[in-house]
Amino acid sequence: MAVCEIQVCPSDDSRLELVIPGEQHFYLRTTSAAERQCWVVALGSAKACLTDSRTRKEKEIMEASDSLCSKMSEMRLYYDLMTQQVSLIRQGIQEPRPDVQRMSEASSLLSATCDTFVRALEECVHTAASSVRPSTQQQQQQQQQLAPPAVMPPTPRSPQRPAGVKSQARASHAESTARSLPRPPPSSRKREPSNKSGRTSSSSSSSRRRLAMASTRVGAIVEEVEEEAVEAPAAEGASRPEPKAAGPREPTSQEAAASGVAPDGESHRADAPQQQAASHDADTPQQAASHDADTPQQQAASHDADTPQQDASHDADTLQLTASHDVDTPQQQAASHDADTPQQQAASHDADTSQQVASHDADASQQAASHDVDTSQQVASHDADTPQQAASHDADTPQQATTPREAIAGSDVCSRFEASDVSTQESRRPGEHQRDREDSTVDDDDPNADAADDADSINDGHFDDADDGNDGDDGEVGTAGRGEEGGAGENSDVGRVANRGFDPEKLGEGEDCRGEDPGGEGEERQGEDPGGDGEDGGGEDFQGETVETFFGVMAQRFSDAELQDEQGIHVEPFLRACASIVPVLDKLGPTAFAPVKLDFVGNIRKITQKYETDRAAFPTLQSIVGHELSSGTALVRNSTTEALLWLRRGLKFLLELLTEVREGQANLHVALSNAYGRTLRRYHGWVVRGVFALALRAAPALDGFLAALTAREGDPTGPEFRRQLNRDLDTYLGAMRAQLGALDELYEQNQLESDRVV
Ligand SMILES: CCCCCCCCCCCCC/C=C/[C@@H](O)[C@H](CO[C@@H]1O[C@H](CO)[C@@H](O)[C@H](O)[C@H]1O)NC(=O)CCCCCCCCCCCCCCCCC
Repeated sequence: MAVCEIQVCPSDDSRLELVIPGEQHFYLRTTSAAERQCWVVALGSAKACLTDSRTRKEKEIMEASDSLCSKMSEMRLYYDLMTQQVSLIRQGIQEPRPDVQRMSEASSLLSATCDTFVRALEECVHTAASSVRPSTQQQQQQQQQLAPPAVMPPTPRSPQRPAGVKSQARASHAESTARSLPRPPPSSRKREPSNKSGRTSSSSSSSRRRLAMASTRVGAIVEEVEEEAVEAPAAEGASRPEPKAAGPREPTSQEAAASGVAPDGESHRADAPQQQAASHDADTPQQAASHDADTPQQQAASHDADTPQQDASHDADTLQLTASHDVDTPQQQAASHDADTPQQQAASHDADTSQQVASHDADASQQAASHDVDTSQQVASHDADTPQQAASHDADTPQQATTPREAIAGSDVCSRFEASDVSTQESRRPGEHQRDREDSTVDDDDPNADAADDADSINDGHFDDADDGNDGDDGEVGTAGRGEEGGAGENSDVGRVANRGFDPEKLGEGEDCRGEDPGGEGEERQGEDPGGDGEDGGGEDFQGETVETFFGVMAQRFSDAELQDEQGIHVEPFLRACASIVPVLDKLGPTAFAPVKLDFVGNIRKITQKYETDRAAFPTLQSIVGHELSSGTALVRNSTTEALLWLRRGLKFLLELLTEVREGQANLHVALSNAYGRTLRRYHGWVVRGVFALALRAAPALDGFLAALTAREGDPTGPEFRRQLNRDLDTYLGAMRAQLGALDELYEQNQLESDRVV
């Protein structure tokens, strides 16, 4: 009653209306004007009485509460609307011939309603935050009001109506407006006038909340991506629909706002951390390296080529990137950890620079240490000596997903490629390959095991066919195969891959050349080895045991893939080699590097999807690109050619990074910055550069990075490890370089390169 407005009808002296703003509207009719007068007096007195009896404080609380109630009421209205609109869309798509135009309109409507809902929610939060904390009882009431009905009724929940009172319930309003663009009721419009950009005035003040909300959305999207990966049909030869568009979409104003970038892409530029950093950064990467005082951002910015394109061309694209990544979240996700926005975060980082510089190494090692702690469980669960090993082929077994990290790693696209491979191989110790292979052979004979594997691994479901297009000559070695590690003949992994087509489960089956020559190529470059110190197998490394690196146990290496000039790069081994990188990224920081992973894995998936539309027609990457070239789709958004373009860029970054490490760069942040400056940076506008800066902050020091490249958690990273790592890197990087070279050629020849900045 306290919030109820009593209105008499000017044209009808027996009518009056009771309005609970934004919530209910009662139309009352009395038998006569006199009776109406009595009602007005009575109701007015009741209202006045209620009002008067309240203390000021109570009044404030009530007002806030009422305001919340009315907001919540609005939200219920929008919720009803959304339900109806979703229902309309559902109905529409169930029709034999869906009307695309209508569907499109319905989606726009739904989108607008969602926006309005979010706005109302923001206002709600704003009101709640700025008002006195309500009593517990009020809170309970509010929670009840906020909770959506268990089953969404298609029709309004009608209040009980006294005789003679006509109630226009909100849901009937919903019905009547279901087809129109929803607008907040007048009450809320009055309170929260919209600004020019269409956002309410509270929007700017609630950008933090938007970020938080968006970062939650990001998490959901990451999960969705991963769920999709797990849910993807795994049956052999299962026909797949055309890949759904997984790329960026146009942002809504909400999303643009959520990303902290105004739709014009301009307004925040002055705050860009990179710009701040660039203003006092070193001139060259080397300088950045030598000035250990440089922050990661500064180091990153040290590559600032200042090409006009870099700053001028990104605006339009930034928005689009923002759309995909506001949703996909790099900024938001990172932001949700620390500061509220990347800008703020970077700014606060800048402000703290001196401190951070001083403690940089310590921080990094702490990070590395925490990575170690985090991953120890994971690896422990993969340990060959644990019972979990037996279940390592079954990505769904609880044993495999004993830690959240495992759950993440086990559910993503990369794991689709190699869930069983990685878990099996990670758990290997030298000399155990044969045993594993035997196990694997047994599994292969076991239809149940096959089924489990099929369900769990993209390898089996997608790539196990003999018809994989990889029918290279027997024993032929890839350009940069592991010849030096035991020869390239039929006994080498590479030879076998070529012999039998692609089957990672059987990779290395038979005589294994890995590990037989722990000394590597026999011409160990001790003198050159940054990590080598002349000590032979001593120090902290395992005495008398072969030191293995991640490259020795990873599911698939680039050097496992054959590169034949005339044939090109076979899709499966290439993509598997790419996917095999991801577990390291997970080890390094599943959350911090999630945006990177999402992008990287997204591109692997896009190519996989294309490949699976017709494996026979697309044995090589070149054949896919060629097909898109001839169909004129190579340069369209979200083409496979574009996905490969970005995947290739990411790989170039990795190539440069690992080359830096191989060449002895002792500061991983410098290595990262150098690699970034040489590869990705020129394609990134300030927003994505900010993402890189954040990734840089999250990156461990070199020790932590090396620890992630051990074969098993806790393995030493001493001189012997470094020597083996260098040998492995030489092989790996050689193969990678050759394949990237072939891709460069493909893109250059067909003028598929682009300078577009995202
Ligand atoms: C210590 C490890 C630190 C890793 C740090 C990585 C830093 C990379 C920073 C870049 C952030 C990128 C976030 C996403 C950016 C995207 O916006 C951008 C453009 O995306 C593309 O947009 C197209 C539409 O315009 C779309 O169609 C396309 O599909 C989409 O990709 N993407 C990129 O810039 C590509 C970035 C790829 C980065 C991959 C890096 C992989 C490196 C992994 C390093 C881990 C080390 C492991 C060593 C393992 C050894 C075996």
